[in-house]
Amino acid sequence: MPNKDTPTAASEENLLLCEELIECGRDFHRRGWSLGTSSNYSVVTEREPLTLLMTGSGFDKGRLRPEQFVTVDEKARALKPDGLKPSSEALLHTVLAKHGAGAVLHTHSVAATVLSEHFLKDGGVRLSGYEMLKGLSGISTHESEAWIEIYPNTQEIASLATVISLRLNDAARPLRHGFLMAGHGLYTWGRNIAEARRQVEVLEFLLEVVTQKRLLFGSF
Ligand SMILES: CSCCC(=O)C(=O)COP(=O)(O)O
Ligand SMILES: [Zn+2]
Repeated sequence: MPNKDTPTAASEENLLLCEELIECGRDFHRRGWSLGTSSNYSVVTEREPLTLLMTGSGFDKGRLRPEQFVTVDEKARALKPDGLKPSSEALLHTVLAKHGAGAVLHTHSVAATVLSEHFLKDGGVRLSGYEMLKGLSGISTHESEAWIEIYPNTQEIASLATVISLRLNDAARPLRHGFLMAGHGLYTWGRNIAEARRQVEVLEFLLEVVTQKRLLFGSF
């Protein structure tokens, strides 16, 4: 719990959301998906005007504290507390939130890092035929596939956010489930933290399956 004199972005009602994201960080760190200061997490706290509670930049995601969260507006500008820098990838969170995500989780697993680098030339990685696909929102049979797009890694997050926004608006081929940044990691989202967390677990599992399969059987 924050000391009563410590400025925090979390009101009483947001403190529970902070605790949920802190638990995600602890779990993802333990599983090797959020090591070092990698990853960032957010949850929408208001729709009008759009407001998100988000991890501040550069914190150890395995040992987050409530005072390390910052509220941001729709342009990813910090609202409070004063002086706390939002995640360097905040614009990816706000663009996903504007398109309806209630929570966004970003991880840096070894599988996501390796596969995204390898499959960048193909533009994405296909996950098909697995029972675990049914854990992804909107999928009800293993006879399905999820195409997880891969974008080149960049420090120009605003430009990538524009690309992601266009893809989310593409009615013919909407971006679903998540996307990868090459040599970097996975972004996924859900209506709330629990759904986004489930998406992380399922996608990280499936990326691990593809990695193991390639290790064992080559290019199968
Ligand atoms: C060693 S992590 C490099 C930055 C990054 O990719 C990340 O996910 C964490 O950045 P943040 O500013 O959100 O702490
Ligand atoms: Zn990252």
